Amino acid sequence: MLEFSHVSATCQHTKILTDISVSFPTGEITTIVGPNGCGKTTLIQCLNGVSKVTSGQIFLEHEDLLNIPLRERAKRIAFLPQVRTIIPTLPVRTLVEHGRFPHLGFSRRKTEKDREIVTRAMEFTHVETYADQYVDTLSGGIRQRVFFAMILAQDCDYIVLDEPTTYLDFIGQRDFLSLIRSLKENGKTVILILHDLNQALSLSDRLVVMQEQKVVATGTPDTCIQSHILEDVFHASLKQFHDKDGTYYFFE
Ligand SMILES: Nc1ncnc2c1ncn2[C@@H]1O[C@H](COP(=O)(O)OP(=O)(O)OP(=O)(O)O)[C@@H](O)[C@H]1O
Repeated sequence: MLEFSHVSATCQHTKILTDISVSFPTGEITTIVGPNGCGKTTLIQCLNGVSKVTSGQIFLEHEDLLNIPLRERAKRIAFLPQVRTIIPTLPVRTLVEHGRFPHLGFSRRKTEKDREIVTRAMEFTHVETYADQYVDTLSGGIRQRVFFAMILAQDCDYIVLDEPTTYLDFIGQRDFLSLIRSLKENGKTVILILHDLNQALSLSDRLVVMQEQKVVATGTPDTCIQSHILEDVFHASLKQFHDKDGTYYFFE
């Protein structure tokens, strides 16, 4: 369990979040949703030190996360940020190997095990064929898969992805959803920020709903639908369609 307890946080000295308590259960997919600017990114950036926690505590499996050095945290929580404006001019395999950095010793030498984990991450995200190609020459969607591979190579129990479906076409988004489901089947705890509410409802075990820098609801997708909290927060009405394969959601 990853647990925020009465957390207040600033970003570049601006106070943004006040007294947030919310938890992310182990082995589940939890998605944070809410309108632009409601504080989703600021909340999850408390985990990698980009947002500064000014009061409150964060517990990772009951351990005080803020007392764990950032390099040690990176062995336990892999974090893919939202904006990646700087595109590395590196071959794909080299970028994916960066995921192993928190695990390498002083010499930074990679072992056979590190190389195996990198290869597995590239296979899992289907980027092996691009191994020698430079990242800056890839399309946005393939590049996104390479970043996923780097995150998987970090081999953490907790995976946090901020708006990971940006740049992905329909096929890329569908593959992404199945990748996230397989991560869960492999015992990972996944925390996402998604703007696509249909995806959030279909994929998640739990939702954290934010509005105006507050957490206004948490619960299963069904609970959130029944309480109409998503409709209230997004000023939209929800339509649901069912067929033999499942339920589909549309907001309008
Ligand atoms: N460095 C900063 N300095 C000042 N204000 C900031 C800074 N970063 C974010 N904010 C403000 O904090 C609030 C929350 O921003 P945040 O990026 O966490 O929201 P978000 O829910 O992730 O938004 P989006 O959906 O648009 O990505 C916004 O009002 C934003 O303008």
